[in-house]
Amino acid sequence: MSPAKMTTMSSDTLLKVEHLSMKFGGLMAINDLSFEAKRGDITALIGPNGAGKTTVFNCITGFYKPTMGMITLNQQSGKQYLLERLPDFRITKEARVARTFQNIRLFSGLTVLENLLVAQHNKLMKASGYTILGLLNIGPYRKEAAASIELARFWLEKADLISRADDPAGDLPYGAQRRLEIARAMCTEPELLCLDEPAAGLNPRESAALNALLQGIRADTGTSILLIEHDMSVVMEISDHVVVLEYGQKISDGTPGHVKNDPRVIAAYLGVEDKEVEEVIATVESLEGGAN
Ligand SMILES: Nc1ncnc2c1ncn2[C@@H]1O[C@H](COP(=O)(O)OP(=O)(O)OP(=O)(O)O)[C@@H](O)[C@H]1O
Repeated sequence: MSPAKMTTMSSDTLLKVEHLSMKFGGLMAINDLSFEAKRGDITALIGPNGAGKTTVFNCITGFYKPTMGMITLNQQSGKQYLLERLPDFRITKEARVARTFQNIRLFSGLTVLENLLVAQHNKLMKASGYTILGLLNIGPYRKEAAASIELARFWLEKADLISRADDPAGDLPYGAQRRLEIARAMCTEPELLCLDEPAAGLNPRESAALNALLQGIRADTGTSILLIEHDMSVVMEISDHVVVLEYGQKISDGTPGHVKNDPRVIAAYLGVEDKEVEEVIATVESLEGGAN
């Protein structure tokens, strides 16, 4: 079967992960994981340290080839891709999946605007026809270069960074660098934006600016977001859907309100042993009973 194929899938499902497993030697980092992300939603992937969240991201974005399982991306156009069969550059370019990493990866010596233009390198090179004449402002390159600057400025406005456009990216405060990374990813016009702990290390004001940017992306472009995040205030405020992992397996899946009250999630975050989970469930149920 080719990586671009048609399967039966609800048109509002953007990403379908089915029976995903990833083994590193004797360690089962992901064990038979299935979940869906709906088009236009912010879906959060949460769980304690080492639960397997980044490994899931690495499988979706082609950094790892899963041991087993299927990852289907259903584009707005109806075109489908089996991501586990594609090399990472095709996942970015054709399936239109963009990602950011836990650690910031900007070109710190380039300006803020230049960072966003570098992200559009592929389409600029295509417009140049890969020739010197093309690069000398002749033909479609000129038009594409103007459009790239316009798109970059659009995302700088959205990320509240337009006043810093000509400053070196490395001079920005930490929270602004995080927003710049997201703006850079948006310049590739993705269908799915994967963010690995975007709120890590942010102060409350920076966290609020991040929330506003992500909610703006959802409202203005309908781009679907898959988010790994430890900061529960961010997860609970902006997510439409939360998937909870523990030891590579899904332990809860639903709305923020649902997972927040799920005894298994509470037990996982409290770090109790398996045999204590039932006690936690009983306690939560008795508290709920008392509140009714
Ligand atoms: N390349 C690798 N080789 C061997 N083991 C790995 C590799 N990548 C991840 N692991 C292991 O897989 C498990 C899941 O790791 P992963 O980084 O996906 O967890 P996580 O939920 O993202 O954790 P954190 O919240 O701390 O970032 C861990 O036990 C980790 O040590």
